[in-house]
Amino acid sequence: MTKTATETPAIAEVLIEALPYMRRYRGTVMVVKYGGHAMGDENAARDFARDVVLLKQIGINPVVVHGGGPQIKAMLDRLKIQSAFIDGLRVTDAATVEVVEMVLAGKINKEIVSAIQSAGGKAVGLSGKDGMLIEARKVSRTQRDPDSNIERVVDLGFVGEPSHIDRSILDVFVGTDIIPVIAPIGVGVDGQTYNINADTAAGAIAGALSAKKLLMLTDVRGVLDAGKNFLASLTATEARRLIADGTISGGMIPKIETCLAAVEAGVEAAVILDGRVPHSILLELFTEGGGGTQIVAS
Ligand SMILES: Nc1ncnc2c1ncn2[C@@H]1O[C@H](COP(=O)(O)OP(=O)(O)O)[C@@H](O)[C@H]1O
Ligand SMILES: CC(=O)N[C@@H](CCC(=O)OP(=O)(O)O)C(=O)O
Repeated sequence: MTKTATETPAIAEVLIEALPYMRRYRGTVMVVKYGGHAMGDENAARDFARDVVLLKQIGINPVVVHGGGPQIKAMLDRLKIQSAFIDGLRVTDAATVEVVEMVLAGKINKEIVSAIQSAGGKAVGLSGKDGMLIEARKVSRTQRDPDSNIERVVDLGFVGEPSHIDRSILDVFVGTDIIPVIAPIGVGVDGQTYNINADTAAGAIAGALSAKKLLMLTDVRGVLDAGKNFLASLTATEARRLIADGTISGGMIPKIETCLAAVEAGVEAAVILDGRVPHSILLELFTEGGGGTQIVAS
């Protein structure tokens, strides 16, 4: 059926809605954290790659930082290496850090590079070791013993946190057609390899690059309250309350802490969104309602 002159095709409306956002974001850096849970589905992975390529095509500079928690678990299971988490961080001994580096910097990093290239883009995979992009130090955590109420230091092994990001390694790609894809492996000043939570790495990179936005792609619609209702925005105070009462738990804790730190470091907005939704990045950036939970400093 032919359209009348007064009928605006839906596709044109979508493009018109996107136009002011495209103009606003042109030339900026967007850090996209691609979580291991979000990358499970083949179609979603292809859509993710297309979205990232589209951003680059319209003059935005996407920087991808990926996780791979479930994929690390699968490999550790195959190798019969036990693994435990404390506050969303994998306790990482010498054998585990070797597997973590192989899975993240090897298999997953190259899969994402290939997916971006299959979608028509050009990508370069890096780990935080390359060019000393992510200098890391050992994380130290304390835990209160519920019986004695005594606080103890917990040794997480080779779990690191970024102590310095060398942004010059990433500045090289700004304004070029190359999309950097970063595995969250850090290196200590003594050369030690560290396993860094991918959210933490993405936040540190977003802060160092003064990114316009930090997008955290995961496998839930966003942050949910105690009644499982979706929260469109979340302040630091509310987040702390929900963490303290156990509503926010596991891997969501470092995700939110990262978003808060990034916003405090000058990133304009940090958003937790559902990477399983087709084209979630485009919907978040170029439509009125966005889609995920925006974390707000307060
Ligand atoms: N309040 C909450 N709202 C939403 N998700 C939560 C909440 N508390 C804990 N989670 C959990 O956090 C998970 C996301 O973190 P994580 O498993 O580390 O994902 P990723 O691999 O994408 O980084 C969700 O799948 C969910 O099970
Ligand atoms: C210290 C620590 O926990 N590191 C993570 C690194 C991968 C990651 O963060 O992956 P997701 O984003 O998919 O959760 C791990 O070993 O699982």
